[in-house]
Amino acid sequence: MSRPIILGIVGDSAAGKTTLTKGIAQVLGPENVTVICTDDYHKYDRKQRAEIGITALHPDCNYLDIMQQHLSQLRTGQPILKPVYSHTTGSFEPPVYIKPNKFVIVEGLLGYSTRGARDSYDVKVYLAPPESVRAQWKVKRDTQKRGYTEEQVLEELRKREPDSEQFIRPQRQWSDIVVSFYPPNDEVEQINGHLNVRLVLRPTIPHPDFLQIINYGDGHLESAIRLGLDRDMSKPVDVLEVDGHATLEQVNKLEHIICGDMPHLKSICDREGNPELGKVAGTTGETIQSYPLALTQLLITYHMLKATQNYQ
Ligand SMILES: Nc1ncnc2c1ncn2[C@@H]1O[C@H](COP(=O)(O)OP(=O)(O)OP(=O)(O)O)[C@@H](O)[C@H]1O
Ligand SMILES: O=C(CO)[C@H](O)[C@H](O)COP(=O)(O)O
Repeated sequence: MSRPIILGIVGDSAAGKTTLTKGIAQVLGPENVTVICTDDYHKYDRKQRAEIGITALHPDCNYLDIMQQHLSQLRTGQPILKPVYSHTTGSFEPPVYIKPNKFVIVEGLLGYSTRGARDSYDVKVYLAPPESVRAQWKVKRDTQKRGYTEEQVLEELRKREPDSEQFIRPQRQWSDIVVSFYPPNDEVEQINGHLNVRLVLRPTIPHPDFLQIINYGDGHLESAIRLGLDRDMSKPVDVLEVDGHATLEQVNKLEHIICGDMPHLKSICDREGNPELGKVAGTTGETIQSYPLALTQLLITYHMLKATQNYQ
C-alpha cells in the first residue's frame, strides 16, 4: 500500500516547531515534502480574538474538526483546500489547493488534541523547551517577524498561560518523542549557540538501538552523550541527552547508530551530506550550527524513512 507518511510536530508558540521542520524537510527533499501549519485553522483573526477575549491556543478558537478531516484526507493521499492565516497581517487569505507529497509534516499548537487527529500520524513529536527559553525565543521572533513589542509579547504569554496549561502541555502524553532543547547549567541568558537536547523516547515506536552508546563507553553520566531510563507523565521511557559541546567524533558515532540499519538510504540519512541539518537563527540573525538539533532532525527523519518501508 502506498500513502503519504505523516509527521506531527506539536508544541506551544515559539517552541521551535518551524526550526525543527526546516532541516527535516531539507533532508527528505523539499519536492517530496508538504508542510502544513495548523495556525491556518484558526477560527478568528487577530482583531476578532482580541475583541472576543480568546487566545489562539483555545480549541474553540480553531476549526479542529476541519483540521482532523483534512489530516485524514492527506493520509489517504487526497487533496485538500486549506485555509490560510497570515502572521504578517493577522488576517485570513484565500485558501490554497494542496495535494500531498510523499511526506507530510503537520506542525502546530493543537495537532494531538482530538483522537481522530492523533490517529492520522505515523510519527508524533512534542516540543517542550523550558518555559524561560520559550519566552526568550517568542519575544525575539514576534518582535522581529510579527510586528509586536516586547511588552505585548510578555503580556500575551501571561494571558495564554492558563490555556497552555489546560490545552497545549497535556498533548505531550500522545507523542512518540518529546524534544527539549535546554541551556547547560540553567544559564538561560546564554541560550544562543550551544543548547543541549533531552530526547524522551517512548516505546510507542521502535527506536534505533542506542544501547550501543554504552558499548562505546560513551553512555556514562559525565559523557556529552547520555542514555538512561526515566518516567515521563508516569510512563517508563528511555532518555537520550546530547550536549551542545559534544565533539564531532561523538556525534558521528550517534549518527552511525541512527542511520546504520538502513544502508540503502545512507545518502539521505546522513548528517554530513545534509549541511542544512542543525541550522538555527541566533539572537542577532546569524546562523548557528547545532549538533543536538542536527541529531534530533536525523532521528525524526529516520522514523519517517522507516515508516515508508511499511507503507510505500
Ligand atoms: N533548537 C533551537 N536552538 C536555538 N534556537 C531555537 C531553536 N528552536 C527555535 N529557536 C529559536 O526560537 C524561535 C522560534 O522558533 P520557531 O519559529 O521554530 O517556533 P514555532 O514553534 O514554529 O513557533 P510558532 O508556532 O509560534 O509559529 C526561532 O526564531 C529560533 O530563533
Ligand atoms: O501562537 C501562535 C502560533 O504561531 C500565534 O500567536 C497564533 O497563531 C496567532 O498568530 P498571530 O500572533 O500572528 O496573530
